[in-house]
Amino acid sequence: CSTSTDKNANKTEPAPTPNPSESTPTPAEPGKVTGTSFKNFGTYGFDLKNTRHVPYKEVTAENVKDLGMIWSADLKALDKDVKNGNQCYPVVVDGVVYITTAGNQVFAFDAVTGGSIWHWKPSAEQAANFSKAGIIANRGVAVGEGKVFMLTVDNQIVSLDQKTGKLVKMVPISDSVKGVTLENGYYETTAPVYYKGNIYIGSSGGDNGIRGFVNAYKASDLTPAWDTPFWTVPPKGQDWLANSKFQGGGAVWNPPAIDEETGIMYFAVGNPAPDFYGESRPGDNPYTDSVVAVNASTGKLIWAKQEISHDLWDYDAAASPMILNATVKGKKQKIVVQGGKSGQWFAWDAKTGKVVWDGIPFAKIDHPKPTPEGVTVYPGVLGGENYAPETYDPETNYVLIPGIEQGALLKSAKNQDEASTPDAPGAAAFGTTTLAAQNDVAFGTITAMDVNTGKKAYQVKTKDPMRGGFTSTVAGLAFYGELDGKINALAIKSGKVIWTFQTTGNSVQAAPAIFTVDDKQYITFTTGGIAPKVFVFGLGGDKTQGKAGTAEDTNAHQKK
Ligand SMILES: O=C(O)c1cc(C(=O)O)c2c(n1)C(=O)C(=O)c1cc(C(=O)O)[nH]c1-2
Repeated sequence: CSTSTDKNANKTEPAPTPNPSESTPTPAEPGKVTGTSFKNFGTYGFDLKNTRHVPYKEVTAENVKDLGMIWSADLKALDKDVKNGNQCYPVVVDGVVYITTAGNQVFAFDAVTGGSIWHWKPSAEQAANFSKAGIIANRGVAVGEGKVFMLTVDNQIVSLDQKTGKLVKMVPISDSVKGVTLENGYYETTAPVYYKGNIYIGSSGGDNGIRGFVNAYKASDLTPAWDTPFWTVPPKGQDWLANSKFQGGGAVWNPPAIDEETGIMYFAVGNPAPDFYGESRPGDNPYTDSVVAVNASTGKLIWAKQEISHDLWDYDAAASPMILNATVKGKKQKIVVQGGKSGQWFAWDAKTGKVVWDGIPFAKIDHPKPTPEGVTVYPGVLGGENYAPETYDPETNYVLIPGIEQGALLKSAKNQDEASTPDAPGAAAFGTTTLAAQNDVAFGTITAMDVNTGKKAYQVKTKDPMRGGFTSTVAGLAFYGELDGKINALAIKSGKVIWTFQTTGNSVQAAPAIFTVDDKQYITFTTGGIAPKVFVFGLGGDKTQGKAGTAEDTNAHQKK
């Protein structure tokens, strides 16, 4: 895929060497769980609204300096087939931390000791196929009905016994949604979500020209729960796809948000395909680059709002939407918010989709039309906000937005690709990208968006692009990691970093889960890059394991 060069560069792995001596799956050893009372981080976004805001307050601005490492685990040391580039958002249920890896291994650790409860990995034969997908990252599990659910790179839904890790079922998505295969350009990186007996999934592959969908499966037997999937773009040959060689894109590659009071589910839809060349897909290209609301029990459309019409820049609505009860223009309102790769932040009335805040910029924005010679656009290929989730702090009424600042050179490459690509789904999108000039060094931002006024309360710079996102606490702290392996606590009101810990991992590309066991508060992060690890922090933990950075250093480099 011609768009893959930059954003996939550090994620492509050499094909794993099949090892005939490996059994499939790894036999699981049921382990022992420490503690008796648990407060969970039971789903991707903490709650189904994806607020990532936890009610745990043992760790405060005053005592955060006493946070230290309780345990860590080096995932590659535990299994040599663990791949680089972990993007797992940990899920923690009843004292067990569930971690996935790039390449679809699953680890269950005792949350207090780090002891192994169980471990599952795909067969070498299955994993050998994964390199066919440009990205083999995985963003975590869903837990429900005594099972742990994961989506694999090669488009299977896996359910594992929550206690033992034994495989309960592995079902190809193509059994229920025809053509959802690696060969056709589909792959899975997203975490599924469990709600009321169902598992909700989307898929990746928008840049490969797949036809995007969302579907629901019964958690009990993984059979479809809706009459039909919700398709994000029309079938090939219809509507705006009449002239296109491709299925149209519109992948849903991050978890949905679900409002349990109304039963409405919201998801973010990615870019249309071909990416940077739009002549063959006239019009607005609904529902690409959109947030869509459907009835969670039927999959029927309620409303859809587009952030970018007729996208020529790969500006997916990528990060999961978040549902908030916030003060807006002086009144309480239930809204859905989303920050797009376009560098703009949106809010809509949750019920009606009526616009509340319409594309407030949080990154540098310049969207010229791509030409064969190339134009520099802002944001670049990773967008202003990629998959990293926001968090909402009701105390300040701020949404924290994890930002990325860097341009890209986009070329529309009609002739080259028209000549070379076969007339099939799964063929490359038209166009090429390179990062913009070398002096265009990428950095990140943290924007506190005041939901009441639609204005930035503050924006602080971070040394590296913000790739992981935030998790906040009722004590007014937001925890996040950086690409150098540092993890930080931000005082939400002031925007000041008040605690920094340099882990021995690198490249934090996910946000932490925060939970309690026997009333003690723990914070767990994964690190990715070439050092996929898991860290668990708590008050009184070891402060000597990482060192290096201090909050002063972090604030200083963030001001530059
Ligand atoms: O359209 C898609 O299907 C799709 C999928 C993914 C993915 O699954 O990770 C990414 C993107 N697009 C994308 O545009 C993008 O910038 C991106 C970055 C990453 C990453 O793992 O860092 N994935 C993806």
